[in-house]
Amino acid sequence: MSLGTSPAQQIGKEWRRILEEYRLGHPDVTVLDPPDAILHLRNRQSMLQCVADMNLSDSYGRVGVPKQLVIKRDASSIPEAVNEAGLRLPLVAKPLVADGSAKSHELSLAYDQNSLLKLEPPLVLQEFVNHGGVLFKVYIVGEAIRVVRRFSLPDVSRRELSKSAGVFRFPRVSCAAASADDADLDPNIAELPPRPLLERLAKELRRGLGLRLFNLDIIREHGTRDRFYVIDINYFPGYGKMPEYEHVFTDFLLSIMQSQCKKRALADQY
Ligand SMILES: Nc1ncnc2c1ncn2[C@@H]1O[C@H](COP(=O)(O)OP(=O)(O)OP(=O)(O)O)[C@@H](O)[C@H]1O
Ligand SMILES: O=P(O)(O)O[C@H]1[C@H](OP(=O)(O)O)[C@@H](OP(=O)(O)O)[C@@H](O)[C@@H](O)[C@@H]1OP(=O)(O)O
Ligand SMILES: [Mg+2]
Ligand SMILES: [Mg+2]
Repeated sequence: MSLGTSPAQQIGKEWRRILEEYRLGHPDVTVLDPPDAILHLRNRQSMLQCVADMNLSDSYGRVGVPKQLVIKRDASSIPEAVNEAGLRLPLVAKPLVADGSAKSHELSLAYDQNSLLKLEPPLVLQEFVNHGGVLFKVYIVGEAIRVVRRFSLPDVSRRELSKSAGVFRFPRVSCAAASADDADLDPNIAELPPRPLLERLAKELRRGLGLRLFNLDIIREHGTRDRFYVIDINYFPGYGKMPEYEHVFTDFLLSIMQSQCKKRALADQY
């Protein structure tokens, strides 16, 4: 075992080595998504880097990531680091590792500087962006895109912020949240992000992440029409909740088979 790697990391390495060996020995087998690319989404900093670098902005809107800061060392460094980075409260504190464990979903909201000392690094501190309590789950299956609304955390008003202090754990929201698709919502909040913007974002993400099976949580900044933020990306999420899941997935697998057949037919010609 090399220094500094946990048994779990060792198993991960071993698993990737076996997969790679198998892939090289079976050129006809299709790897849907490479393990190294999947690993990229298991860290909440690298997860969003691709969106931050994309700087996507066009006539349909702008897509960015909330201002965020990675804290790896002890909590005593947090207030000064937050000040230096110019992050505005409230802040969402998320475990740096997003490995699907219950712990990786233990998020909290910090309302004041002093409370930041109670946090447990390693973590990512992300500015909380008011978004009207509704988020958009964008499911990607190859070229297919499906969007659903989910209830999210409510906005934090300046008045509430001025009167509040402390760090508050909040329960899992996005995957557990009830669908907001049929709720009676303010159209300015509920209006889905423009389809062309999502198509472009999905295309750039597939290329940038090197993945075909993931979803993203995207929010619209409250009070704007076209300022969007990606706050989370999940590999192979709960597709069972995606509209038309069966058809979308079947079509995806068929399209892969067809492209493999075409490649083989071309290879046989030469
Ligand atoms: N920067 C932010 N601004 C506003 N709300 C946020 C922000 N980050 C997270 N949230 C809220 O917290 C919820 C959980 O955050 P996030 O999706 O990052 O956690 P997760 O554990 O990865 O969730 P999932 O179950 O979707 O994987 C979001 O769905 C949203 O409601
Ligand atoms: O199963 P669920 O429907 O809750 O799916 C959730 C999935 O749980 P799983 O572990 O069962 O796949 C989560 O995976 P981990 O981060 O925990 O690995 C994560 O991807 C959520 O975003 C999914 O919720 P969705 O984004 O689709 O709403
Ligand atoms: Mg999420
Ligand atoms: Mg997530």
